[in-house]
Formats: sequence, structure tokens, C-alpha cells
Amino acid sequence: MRRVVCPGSFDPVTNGHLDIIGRTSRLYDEVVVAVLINVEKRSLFTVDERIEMLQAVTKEYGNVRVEKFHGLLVDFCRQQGIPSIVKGLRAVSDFDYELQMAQLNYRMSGVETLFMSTNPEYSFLSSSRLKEIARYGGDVSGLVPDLVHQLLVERLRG
Ligand SMILES: O=C(O)c1ccc2[nH]nc(Br)c2c1
Ligand SMILES: O=C(O)c1ccc2[nH]nc(Br)c2c1
Repeated sequence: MRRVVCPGSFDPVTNGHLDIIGRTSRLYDEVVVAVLINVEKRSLFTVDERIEMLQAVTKEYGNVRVEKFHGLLVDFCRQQGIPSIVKGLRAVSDFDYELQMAQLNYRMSGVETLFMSTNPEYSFLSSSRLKEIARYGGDVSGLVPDLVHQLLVERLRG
């Protein structure tokens, strides 16, 4: 059974994330989306809210499991018995950092990292940029799933 981890903060999940997860779900028997618990970082949605959104928007794929983890990603992979990670690459600017992380993770644990080119339509998109636009009243409806859009507007209004 070929399984892979797709890590991130997903605060919240965007259409860019969903594109990567959906395409990855067609390549593996199971995709484990790993939501990072980072207590130092102030997040807009709680980890459990992010997990619920991810579960709702990935249900249709049928082979995506959403989990949370803290600490080292490679320790999570080891605990899950999963030998590889898939990450999206939006632009050359992502590559330097992601390459270093991939080399470090491999050196620490032998866990492999596979990179997938993001859909150019979303190459500018990140959760943080999305929240910034939404905070100032910008229309982000085409950048996140409808469910996430509703929750985002409600949360920012609150
Ligand atoms: O949500 C994040 O922080 C995040 C970061 C980096 C990422 N690369 N590929 C994906 Br999907 C992804 C998600
Ligand atoms: O949302 C982010 O912060 C983020 C970062 C880096 C990323 N690479 N590919 C994707 Br999809 C992606 C998303």
C-alpha cells in the first residue's frame, strides 16, 4: 500500500493546497495530510477547525486521511510508517528553502521528499497572503473552497 504525507499548516486550506492534495491522491493509495501544531504561531483557525475543513473538502477523493502532529515531520512519518513526503512548488523562490528541508529530512531519517509543480493559477497563493487580502475586504472567493470562504468571512467578521 503506497502512502505519502502531505504536510502544512493549512490555516486555512486553499485551492492551491487542494490542487496538490487531489493530484497526489491519484498517485498514491493513501494521502495523509499532516497538519502542523505550532503553538508559537498565532493561527486564525484552531488545529481542529483546520482538520475539519480539510476533511470536508477532501472527502470526495476517498483516500485522504487528515492527522495533526507536533515536533519533527520526519518523526511523524516514522510513526506512521510512511517513507515519503509530497510538497507543492509554486515558484523558484520556494525551491531553495524546500531543497534544504528535503536534504535535512533525508539526512536525518531517510524520508524522501517529492515535489509537485503547483497549478500556475495558484502560484501566487499562500494561506497568509489569502488572509491578508480577506482582512482588507478583498474578494478571495475563487481562491478557497466555498466552505472555507464562508468560515473565513465569519471568522474575520468576528
Ligand atoms: O499550509 C502550508 O503551510 C503549506 C506550506 C507548504 C506547502 N507545500 N505544499 C503544500 Br500542500 C503546502 C502547504
Ligand atoms: O499556503 C502556503 O503557505 C503555501 C506555501 C508553499 C507552497 N507550495 N505549494 C503550495 Br500549494 C504552497 C502553499
